[in-house]
Amino acid sequence: MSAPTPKIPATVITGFLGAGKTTLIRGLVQNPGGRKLALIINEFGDVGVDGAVLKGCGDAACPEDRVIELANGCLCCTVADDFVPALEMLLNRADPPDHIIIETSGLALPKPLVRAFTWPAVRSRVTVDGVVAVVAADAVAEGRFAPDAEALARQKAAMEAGDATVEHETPVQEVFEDQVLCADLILVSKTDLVDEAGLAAVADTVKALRPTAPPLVRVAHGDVDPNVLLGLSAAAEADLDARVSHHDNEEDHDHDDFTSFVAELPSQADPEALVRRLGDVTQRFGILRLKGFIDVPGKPMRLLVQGVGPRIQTSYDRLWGPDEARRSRLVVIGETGLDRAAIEAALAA
Ligand SMILES: Nc1nc2c(ncn2[C@@H]2O[C@H](COP(=O)(O)OP(=O)(O)OP(=O)(O)O)[C@@H](O)[C@H]2O)c(=O)[nH]1
Repeated sequence: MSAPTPKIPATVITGFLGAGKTTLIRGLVQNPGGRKLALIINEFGDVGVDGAVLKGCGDAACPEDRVIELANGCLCCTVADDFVPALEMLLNRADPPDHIIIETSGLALPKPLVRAFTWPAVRSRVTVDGVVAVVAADAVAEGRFAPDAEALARQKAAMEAGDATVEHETPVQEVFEDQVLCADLILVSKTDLVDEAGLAAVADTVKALRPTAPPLVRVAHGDVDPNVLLGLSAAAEADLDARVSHHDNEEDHDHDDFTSFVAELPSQADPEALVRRLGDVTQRFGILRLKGFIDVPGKPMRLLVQGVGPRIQTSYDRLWGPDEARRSRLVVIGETGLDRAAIEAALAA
């Protein structure tokens, strides 16, 4: 009898909006430690920023045809329709990958996605090598996910009374916490943006949430040793009960707490003025994430815009194609209640 084919390892990379997941994966693709990688990328809106950042950066380790973009919806909610077929497509290739990297959207809950690996269609062929939560040092140190002390005390009492679920807090905290609580490894990103005291505050926040937290690994600009992230052999799909979630008692969860839309802008002659306006609009309307491409008249390349909270960054990413419409479009993500019309007017001003 022949030995069973070994399962292909898959790593789920989770982390809140703008934490640095795509940057990390770009680092892995450029330095995969000899592995043939494949990527499944999930993000909001159909502007395809993450796919654009990743495609073309990988050469031999991860050619474009091994990058699958699932642009709409949230992977954790479209497991049957989108995720499992994408996974099967990669597994059925004549040259299957050595390792599959899955980037969830910043609002995805990792646990339902890990549960998909128990499905009959995939469980004999692939295993979750590890769930990696990317946690942005600056955002945590600035208190964007800080739990309030009273809620923590209630949670502790509930857990001591045998209630395995945790208290509902703000939507942003809930998502952040679900991601940290599901992780086999926590990657503290953007360490260049904080000092040692900030890093200590990040560690304290994580430990307060999860006293027996897995190792915290620091990273800046996605520069990470692939052997630290890949090869954890966690088999997370066999260990779901140990991963506490805010949504454990729900049949289905929804994403009613958040909203996103694509805003179409006119061409922008002055990128610096645009950055100032985007910073202002972000603050004024409480936007969590902004990203997309902008046409700057006279420039042959398109301008990539990345906004995470108050930080707006721009860079020229590639030439516009000869037949490509030079559209300026930004994905806008925030908590439900964002005033779309007012934001669009302010962006277009
Ligand atoms: N200074 C600094 N900026 C970083 C670092 N890592 C990522 N960024 C920037 O943060 C922004 C968001 O990074 P991404 O890698 O796109 O984050 P993400 O988690 O994939 O974002 P979503 O998919 O939208 O949730 C970009 O402008 C990155 O250049 C880092 O280590 N240091």
